[in-house]
Amino acid sequence: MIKPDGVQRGLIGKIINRFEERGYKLVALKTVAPSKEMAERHYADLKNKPFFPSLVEYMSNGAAPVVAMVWEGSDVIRQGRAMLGATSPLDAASGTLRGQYCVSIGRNAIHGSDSFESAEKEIGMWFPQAGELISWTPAIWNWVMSNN
Ligand SMILES: Nc1ncnc2c1ncn2[C@@H]1O[C@H](COP(=O)(O)OP(=O)(O)OP(=O)(O)O)[C@@H](O)[C@H]1O
Repeated sequence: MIKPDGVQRGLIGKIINRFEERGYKLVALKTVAPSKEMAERHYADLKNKPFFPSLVEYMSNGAAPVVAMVWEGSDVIRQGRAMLGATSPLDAASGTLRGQYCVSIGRNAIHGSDSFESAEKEIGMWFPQAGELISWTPAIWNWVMSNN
């Protein structure tokens, strides 16, 4: 998910491009203006953290939407997190998205699911309707993936 600061800063294309160029497949994409309830649900595991109220406010105040995406491909959850870089951009390796574009933990531009279980939960939350995920085969797929 591209968070409101990433959207405001015009980073949507750059972030999508990084995943496309790596060889991942985009199977769902939409802008969403999260309600307070959606933001609370998305970050429910952080509800006891001191920054939780400001995180929820920032995600849901309507200053910018988020871009929810589902990417598919080999090891995409772990590789996607690596491409994002450390949660705190000051710890993020240069060359990662956060290491290249961000300097503040509260404005780290992107969220990535951290496990298969959280990906399943988050996909269900942001893409609840049947048919929102599209199964398709890029024409270049055989040049990205080998069946050997
Ligand atoms: N100390 C903090 N101060 C302010 N915001 C924070 C802090 N720690 C985390 N956050 C915010 O909460 C989000 C979720 O924190 P979490 O620990 O789950 O990290 P993450 O899994 O790398 O991030 P995300 O879930 O957004 O991908 C962070 O991306 C960041 O925006």
